[in-house]
Amino acid sequence: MTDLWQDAMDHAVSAARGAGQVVREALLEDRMVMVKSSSVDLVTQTDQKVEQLIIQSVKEKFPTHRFIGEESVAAGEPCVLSDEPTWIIDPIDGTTNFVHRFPFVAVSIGFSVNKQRAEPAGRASGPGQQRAGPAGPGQQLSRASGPSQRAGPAAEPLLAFLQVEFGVVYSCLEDKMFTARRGRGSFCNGDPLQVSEQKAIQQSIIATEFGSDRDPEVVDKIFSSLRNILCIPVHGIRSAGTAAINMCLVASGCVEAYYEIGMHVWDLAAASLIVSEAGGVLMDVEGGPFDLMSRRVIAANNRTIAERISGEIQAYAPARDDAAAPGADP
Ligand SMILES: O=P([O-])([O-])O[C@@H]1[C@H](O)[C@H](O)[C@@H](O)[C@H](O)[C@H]1O
Ligand SMILES: [Mg+2]
Ligand SMILES: [Mg+2]
Repeated sequence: MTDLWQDAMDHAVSAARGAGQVVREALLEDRMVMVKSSSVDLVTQTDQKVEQLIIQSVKEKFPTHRFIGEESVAAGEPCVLSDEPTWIIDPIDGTTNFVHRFPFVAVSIGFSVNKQRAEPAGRASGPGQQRAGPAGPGQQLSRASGPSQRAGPAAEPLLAFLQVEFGVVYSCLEDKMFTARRGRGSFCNGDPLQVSEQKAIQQSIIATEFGSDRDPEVVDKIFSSLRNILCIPVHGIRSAGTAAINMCLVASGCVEAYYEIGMHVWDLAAASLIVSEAGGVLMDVEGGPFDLMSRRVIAANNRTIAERISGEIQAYAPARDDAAAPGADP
């Protein structure tokens, strides 16, 4: 079968690498910091420049494609997923890190197409197959497989209807290129990724973020959730300062789960596929199906841990990313 989107994915990898170079160079210079929704929601000229560089390069090669870019949306562009090929871009995930030179910053590029025909992400490829690679024999996966690596009975269907065809997250200061193609596995610098096999939440590390909402009621909920989870007890809590890198840590098996309320579709799109293609699960914070536009996620190594976390979270619902879009999903 013709691989329609490999060209686009190759372009995304090269655009992310180029963007990472611009980010690294900008870290050596003074950064002018501006604010968006609040005094702790930061943006710099580098965010804007990198997003434009990526969008321009895509437009030259794929003139009919659409975009959801963090800084374009901030400037008033719509945030709509449709059947059309759509590039979902976070030019700098971890802008606060970037501003402070805290060394975790990512460029995130997801690509969505055929929204209406998206299949349940848990669809399996066939019975009795198992994945080769670092997970070792016996590690069953919940995702369909590419020719050589994956396979998998649908041991545990993912709780998501993923709409993402490929995802690229470039952790530019670590020089780690995370990639995933729908049904073909996840990779870091070309090496296959596999989520942790840990089943006990008491022996897990959980990642989360505090976001940029400083409404005391929201902060109380964040701390209440954190307290509940810490007191399970878990081995530890971590924050990389970027949603995309937190999720790539789940895909890499370094942390068992990541949850957050308040991030956006551009933080999640690419990394959600990287998690699911590494064998992980995605879930809404209240245990329902993951929804890219809902600004809520649990990304975990397995369903048991995801469900346990969802039972501890004090949920709330920020305005959806597609709230203002005409014809947006309810
Ligand atoms: O603004 P940005 O740096 O691209 O993205 C933010 C980061 O991913 C942060 O870790 C998360 O807590 C926020 O919710 C995101 O908005
Ligand atoms: Mg971001
Ligand atoms: Mg950003």
